[in-house]
Amino acid sequence: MEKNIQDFLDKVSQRNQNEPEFLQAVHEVAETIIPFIEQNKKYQNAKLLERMVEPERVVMFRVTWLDDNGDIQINRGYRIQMNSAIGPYKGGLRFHPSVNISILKFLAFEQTFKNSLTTLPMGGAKGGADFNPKGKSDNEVMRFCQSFMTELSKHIGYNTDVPAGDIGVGAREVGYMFGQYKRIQNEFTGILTGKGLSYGGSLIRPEATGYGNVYFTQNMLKTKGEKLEGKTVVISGSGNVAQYAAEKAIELGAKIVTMSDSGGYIYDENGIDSEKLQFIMELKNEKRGRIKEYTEEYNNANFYEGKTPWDVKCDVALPCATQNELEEQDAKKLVENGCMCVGEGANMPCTPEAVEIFRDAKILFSPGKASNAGGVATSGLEMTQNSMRYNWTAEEVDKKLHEIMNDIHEKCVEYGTDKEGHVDYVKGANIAGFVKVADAMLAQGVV
Ligand SMILES: NC(=O)C1=CN([C@@H]2O[C@H](COP(=O)(O)OP(=O)(O)OC[C@H]3O[C@@H](n4cnc5c(N)ncnc54)[C@H](O)[C@@H]3O)[C@@H](O)[C@H]2O)C=CC1
Ligand SMILES: O=C(O)CCC(=O)C(=O)O
Repeated sequence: MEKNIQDFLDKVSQRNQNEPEFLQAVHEVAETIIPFIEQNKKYQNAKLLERMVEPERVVMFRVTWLDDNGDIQINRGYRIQMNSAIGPYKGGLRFHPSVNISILKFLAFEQTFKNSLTTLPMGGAKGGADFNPKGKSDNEVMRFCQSFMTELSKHIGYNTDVPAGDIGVGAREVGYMFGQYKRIQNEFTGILTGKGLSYGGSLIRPEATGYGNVYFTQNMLKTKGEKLEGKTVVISGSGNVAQYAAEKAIELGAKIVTMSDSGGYIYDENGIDSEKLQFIMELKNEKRGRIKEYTEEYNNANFYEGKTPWDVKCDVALPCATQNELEEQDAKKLVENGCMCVGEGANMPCTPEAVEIFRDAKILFSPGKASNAGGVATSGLEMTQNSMRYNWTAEEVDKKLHEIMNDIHEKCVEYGTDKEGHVDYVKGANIAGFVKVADAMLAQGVV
């Protein structure tokens, strides 16, 4: 590794000890951005990357609530406001027992680059709590969300910071938080995105991350004269992103053979068609059940407990569950089995060692900050519709989403193509995301 990169990473590591996920995300960006800064005079001596790894603000707070037994429960809430150079802070809220400062800082850092890639005016943020919605009643989730928003409302605002969903935060949680914000502030504004359609949500926002990932994957395949139709696709996760990635891929003629949750994965050699996907959506979104139950409904399918689906033979892999879910040996297996394309639907699902395997094998690989940007892009479109007090049709939103994903792909190709014509999407996405934020920071002086 170049000395400058190593020196930079050493300093960041010293200042952020015990934050492995954050350091992992910074490492991947520094490797491509520091050489780019060295080649571009206007970005030198401004300490741009040094500033970008330091959150503008970190808020951490106590969230107390009463469970159904009347017992007091205590959780920890956070909001990381990472960078507001190009617009109000924007990024999701995650409710999961693993949530901590390191995970949220990695997500907020990635979000800054991702939001810039969308071309919309949104800064980067992320937040959440170490609260586990699994196994909680609707009333418990509501009381938690109300307590969480009572504090968060002091730090966000329509022109300051607009949160949304992420793992463990879907339509139900967004609804409860919106209701509490409105009650406290006595104003009806688009303070959250991912809202229900009856109170300011955008059509296609629930679908957008998964659909966008598939549109981006289509674009990557196109560079090799390939298309999704007829391809065997392995998907991890069975939440929002995984469900709609599956829906769009099925519509485009692909065969989906796996989906998963934290308990393991199901393999259906006949393919998960639209009807079976509907079963999964109901199982996950309404019954809040486990993916294992798929095999009780469809007997030909198998469940692999405690396993991830990466040893299943496929043409395309879409990791859509969580960070670091696809490791070095998984990447080797995918390449060995002839997988030609990996489109990250989750944030940082592939470990650095896995990414190295894909890059060395020169298969198509897109980082989440590019291929899953459709979700936040459509959140940006939701903000626009809220400002206009107007709603676009599903076709209009989907068309805009499609155009944005095409533009992001083009930008990655522009900044990531090497002399032999191979596209390094990691490099392309990092540089394209960096340029807009860096230009805005330079223009705004030393802040
Ligand atoms: N919802 C959105 O619009 C966006 C989400 N993302 C990312 O996509 C990923 C999935 O998020 P959503 O689908 O929204 O969340 P979700 O809560 O709807 O689903 C999460 C899925 O991941 C699985 N999962 C969680 N932890 C796991 C673990 N340790 N091992 C295996 N599976 C695990 C869950 O069982 C579930 O299937 C996350 O990385 C998130 O940050 C990225 C961009 C936007
Ligand atoms: O829609 C949003 O504002 C945030 C989406 C998000 O959290 C993400 O892109 O990881």
